[in-house]
Amino acid sequence: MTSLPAGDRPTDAIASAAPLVSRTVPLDPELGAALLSLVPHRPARDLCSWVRRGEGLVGWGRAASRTATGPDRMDELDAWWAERSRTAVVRDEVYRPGTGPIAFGSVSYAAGSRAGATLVVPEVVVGVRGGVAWLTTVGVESSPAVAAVPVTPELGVQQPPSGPHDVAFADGALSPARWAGAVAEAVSRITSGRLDKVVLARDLDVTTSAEIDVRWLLHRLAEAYDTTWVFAVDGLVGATPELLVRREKGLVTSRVLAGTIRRTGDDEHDLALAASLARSSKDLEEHEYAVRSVAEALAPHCSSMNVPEVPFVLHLSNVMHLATDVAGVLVDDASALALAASLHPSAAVCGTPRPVADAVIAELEHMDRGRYAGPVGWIDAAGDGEFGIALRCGAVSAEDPSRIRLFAGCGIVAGSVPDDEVAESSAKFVPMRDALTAPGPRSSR
Ligand SMILES: C=C(O[C@@H]1C=C(C(=O)O)C=C[C@H]1O)C(=O)O
Repeated sequence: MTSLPAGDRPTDAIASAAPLVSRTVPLDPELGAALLSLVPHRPARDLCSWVRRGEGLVGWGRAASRTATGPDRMDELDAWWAERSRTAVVRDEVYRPGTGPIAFGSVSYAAGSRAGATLVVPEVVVGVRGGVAWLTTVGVESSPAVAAVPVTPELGVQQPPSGPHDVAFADGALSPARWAGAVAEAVSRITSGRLDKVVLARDLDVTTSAEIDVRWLLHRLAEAYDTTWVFAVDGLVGATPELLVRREKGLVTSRVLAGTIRRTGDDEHDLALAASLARSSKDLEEHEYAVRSVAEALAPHCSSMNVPEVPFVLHLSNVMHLATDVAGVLVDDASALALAASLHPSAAVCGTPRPVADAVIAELEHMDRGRYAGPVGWIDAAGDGEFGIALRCGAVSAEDPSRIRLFAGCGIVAGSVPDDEVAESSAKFVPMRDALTAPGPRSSR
């Protein structure tokens, strides 16, 4: 089942016939250190990012892209990328995970969502890893606009992006009070034994006075949340602390989060809260479901898995989470995207048992999650890559790029209190709310 929005058709048509041509050259590490500042102004849909602590990948332009919908959307994209990788003409002077041609991807949470799944192959990618920096340019061989070996562009630090003005937040599908009612309904279904856990989300509609410069959001998120992966793919922008899967040279890792407590800003008090989170039976139970769902999904692809029995507490600026890093040795040739497909949706964003939780989500949330809570990340021609879960994020409207829709959700178990969950979801909106409103050092205001 494939449906291609009009804008994606030309590149897809070329894509099925003509090989990608890519060239990777080393880059001055000093330039690489300014990774996000190298990104030029482009429409939201043509900017890509996957950056953590100043390292990672940024890209812009579209050499090719592919969109798919329906339950097999990730398999379709995986097959498309495998074929594009197989036929690509690659000149790579750096050769490490993330060099050569890469695709950034973003996938709808629900199989039936109109948002579908998209892979974007940028024309230009800059990567930094372990202090080594590189530049990849990609063209399509038969495109008259691109030379057979793409021209390496001049890179430089760009004019600082400017922040949005006249930012207004409005309730999305449900007001906080109605959403609290949905949480109460979910708790009663859990206590009556119909399911163990369900993750319920809510949304906010944000309007601004002009086209949102995604680079502004990326800078602000990277400054405030340096332990997260700051991402942008096809207009979806955010800072996720949760790594669904990393595949690198035969090793598979995943960072599972579930169980949350809000920070107060008082470090001593926060440490006491972290200790109480680590002992909270409600949060430990919620966490256990999420870890089990990831370990079970990875098991068929892995040998010698390491699943720690006790979670650690991950500190972010706004919240703290119970976290577990799962690792395994890959025994088949499943790509990063195929692994993401077998993990999605984990109990961290869906619930347990999965089909019941999914039905409850569809019934009680009253919204399409779009690509929130779906896999987001990148994949290289060897199938290595990283996919996070798209959390703490917003989707810039394709029709009106001055608007963005924000999402946040919470795991609901038997012990959940609706008003506490409203407060937790508000805390999870903070990264995007602040990025949209608080002036930063680069502010032009
Ligand atoms: C659903 C979200 O976060 C998920 C739910 C969590 C929880 O309920 O404790 C914690 C981390 C994430 O796995 C979100 O941020 O929107």
